[in-house]
Amino acid sequence: MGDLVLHLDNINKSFGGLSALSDVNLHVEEGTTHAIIGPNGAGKSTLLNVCIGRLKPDTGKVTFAGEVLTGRQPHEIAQLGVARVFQTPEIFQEMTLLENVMIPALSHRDGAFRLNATELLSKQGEVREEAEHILEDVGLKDMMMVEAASLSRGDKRRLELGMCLILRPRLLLLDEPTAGMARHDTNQTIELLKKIKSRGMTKVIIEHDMHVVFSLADKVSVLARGQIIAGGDPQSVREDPKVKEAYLGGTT
Ligand SMILES: Nc1ncnc2c1ncn2[C@@H]1O[C@H](COP(=O)(O)OP(=O)(O)OP(=O)(O)O)[C@@H](O)[C@H]1O
Repeated sequence: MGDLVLHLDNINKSFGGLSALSDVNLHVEEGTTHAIIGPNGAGKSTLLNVCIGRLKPDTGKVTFAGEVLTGRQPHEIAQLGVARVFQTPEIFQEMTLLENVMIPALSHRDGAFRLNATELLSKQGEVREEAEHILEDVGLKDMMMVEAASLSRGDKRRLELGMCLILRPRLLLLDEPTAGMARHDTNQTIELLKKIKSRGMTKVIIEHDMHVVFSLADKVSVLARGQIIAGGDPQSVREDPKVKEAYLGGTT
């Protein structure tokens, strides 16, 4: 077993009177893919937002690689090697795919350019080469000079993944990376995420599609009504009566 690298300790988060996360404890092993599943409204997105600093928990803390993330700004968390892919891709629509992948590497992770013109030019060649490699990995190299706006939804999500990968994150958080994709696109994305896995990055993935979960996850945690009700390897979680009940008697 590898080292535990991401810790969520006693996380509570309420919205008004609604408890979205209740005493959540979660520990993720370095280099693994950890899936978080659960019925609609279970608190999965809230959990992810707490990890990346978009939401502050009422109590508890998130630690990654020995650094406390709780209380830090999202850009500071990004600087610690944490990247995330959202359900709705955040890309630069009017730029080419190549430019989209180059920008995160040329700018600081808070989005501001801090290089002077000479530095920018000298770095550009090297970044372009890397961006081309990444576009090849995500299956978009043939379209690298195309404007991002013209991509299909699935391709936009792959592009956003490329924009994350160029930052070489140590932890990648994915919010339903295959939502809205056709089966063929889903399978391509699974293959891509498997490839990334072989590079040793730790991944936390929120996913509804069980085909994706069972293809990718080393460990699964199940959230229901803000609480972790089960966890373990995918097979044991699938057979857990509590999990079946949460889905069948879920809030949907
Ligand atoms: N900003 C907010 N303000 C008020 N309530 C919120 C807010 N964000 C989430 N909630 C509520 O918290 C609960 C958990 O929501 P969350 O989006 O984390 O669940 P989820 O498991 O990601 O659901 P889904 O699978 O539908 O995306 C829900 O009842 C939701 O309505």
